[in-house]
Amino acid sequence: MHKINLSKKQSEIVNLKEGAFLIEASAGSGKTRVLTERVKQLLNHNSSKILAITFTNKASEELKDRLSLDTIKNNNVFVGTFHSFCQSILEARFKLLGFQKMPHIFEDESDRIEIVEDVIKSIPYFTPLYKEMDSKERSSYKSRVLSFISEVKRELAEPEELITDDGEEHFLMLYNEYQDNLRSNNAIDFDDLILLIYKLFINNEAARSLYSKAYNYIFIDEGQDLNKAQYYLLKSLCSKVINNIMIVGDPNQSIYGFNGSAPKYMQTLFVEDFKAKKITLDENYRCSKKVIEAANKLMDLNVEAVNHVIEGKFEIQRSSNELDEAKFVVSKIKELINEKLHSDIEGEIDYTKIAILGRNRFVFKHIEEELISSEIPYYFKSGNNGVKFETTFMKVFDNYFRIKINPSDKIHTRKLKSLLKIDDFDDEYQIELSKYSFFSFVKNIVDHLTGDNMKGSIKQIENFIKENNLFNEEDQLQIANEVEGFKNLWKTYSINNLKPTLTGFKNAISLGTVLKNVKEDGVCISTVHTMKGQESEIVFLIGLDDGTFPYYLAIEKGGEELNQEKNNLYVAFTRAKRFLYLSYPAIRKMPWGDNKSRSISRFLKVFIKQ
Ligand SMILES: Nc1ncnc2c1ncn2[C@@H]1O[C@H](COP(=O)(O)OP(=O)(O)OP(=O)(O)O)[C@@H](O)[C@H]1O
Repeated sequence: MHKINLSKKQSEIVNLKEGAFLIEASAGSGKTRVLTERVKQLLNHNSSKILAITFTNKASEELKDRLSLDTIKNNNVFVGTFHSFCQSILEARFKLLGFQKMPHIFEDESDRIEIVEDVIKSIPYFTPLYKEMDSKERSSYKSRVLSFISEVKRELAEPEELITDDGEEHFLMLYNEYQDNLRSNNAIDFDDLILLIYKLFINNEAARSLYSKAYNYIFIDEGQDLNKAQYYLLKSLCSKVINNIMIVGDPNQSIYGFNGSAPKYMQTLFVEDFKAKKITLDENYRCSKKVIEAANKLMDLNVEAVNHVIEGKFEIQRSSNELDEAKFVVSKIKELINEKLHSDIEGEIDYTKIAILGRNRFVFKHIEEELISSEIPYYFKSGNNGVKFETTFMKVFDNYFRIKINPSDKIHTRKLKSLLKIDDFDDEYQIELSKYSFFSFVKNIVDHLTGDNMKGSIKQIENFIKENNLFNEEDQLQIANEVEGFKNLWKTYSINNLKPTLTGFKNAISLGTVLKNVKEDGVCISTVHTMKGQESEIVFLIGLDDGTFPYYLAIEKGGEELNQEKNNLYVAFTRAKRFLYLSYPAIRKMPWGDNKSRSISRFLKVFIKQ
């Protein structure tokens, strides 16, 4: 990467002395850059002990990369998400929180839904209520319960405080049972991670003080995405001992309101509690003139372009339907690739300089088909939480692996029993009769698995898949791909951990801290949420019909929820460095089959000449 000269204002921030600072700045103004440079500089001082919290694992990896940081060897710095930070503390202190063994993270929503279902069925009060519901009502009820539970934890609330509607008072019972059930599985969920460490800090002065002394500088990226539990965790950690905190963020990019995040934590609470000095940055280094003008118009902002000379492109395309929209995008991509060079774009235009973004994954259906038929390489950018196996072989392996490292895990025990159609994994006769004969092989491998023989065991699995005639060619290929993925995860994990353990490995997978090694080759397809913090030379933003973006539910709710949709659109616009193409279909096929005519997103009306 070529060396970038920081602007005067950016340099001032990098060189700030001690204290609490809020860097409130617009998209592309160099927030992440400034944060990185400051961390880099502080690391050169031997006495600096740094905690840098990013919002995603991807951002952590990027920060480590930019800092050329070997975090295992460097005890003076921790770069990670709130979850991975809390996870590392939990690994060392779980006994103080009442666990006999390190708890496992149930990252998969379907596992948590299953617990909710068990809980509902275990309380007689709910039996008649649940019986009356059809399957759709049941699943929406379970989701409501789960979001209630999550909200209690995120808002550091007592369940009673969040009961608003009639009938919800029974959620209290469900909440308590759900927690007991998780415990009996020796498991926790994502929200528990933050809550547990927050509780540790406020209830155990000695433990808190140990961690407060471990750092003298704290950095938080994407501060607009802080939620209540995260903010108070930060506050309890600092506890008047750590005064050097820098939060960087952009309130206009607040898009996680549905998770309880709000800019008020950085803008109001942080400023008041820490007497933080606010500094703003409002020049955009990323985008071309046309893209900045569009983003300014969308949000009614006045951000200045630094790249005055780069004109760029901003265009809106109305297509007759989704298929035509996909054809438009693909033909434009071909046109750009054929053009090869453009004065606005550095280097040759190739597929890796192009991203296709949408609010939801469902808008990409036709695009994918068109890309395939035109033989254009593409990949989906992934959010990286957990790993889901598709093949039965790896599902059996994964479930048995989980049970082996966490014998209290009743959820996956049940799942595996139902998959194999047996009820005792140690009964040889039953194993013989199990639905999948490869189970005895998997069992033997997993029963003897340790951190030390992991590599050899994976090799044995690879040979088994290759040499066994249980699988057809197609299956063999798919299983081999998944085994390869698993192998890469272990490789990354074991390189980055001085004492690799199977439990540590599983939890790292659940948290997404060992990234799947997805080859990012070709055109990038991504939701806007996943693309946050990143950029691409050329961006196609598709599915901009009202009801899709903004989403119809947000339109119904209005207020802050609709506002967040606009912020999301702003995030999408500002991912584009040079060219931004927007599109929407005039007719969309709805999930139930009929065609509906659609109008342009309400947010884009400002661009249409009346
Ligand atoms: N002083 C500078 N000179 C040249 N380029 C810069 C400068 N500062 C930042 N950039 C570039 O501008 C782009 C945006 O920077 P960065 O990602 O740090 O911004 P950000 O404020 O974190 O963006 P966002 O909030 O939109 O994700 C990057 O490509 C970065 O390398």
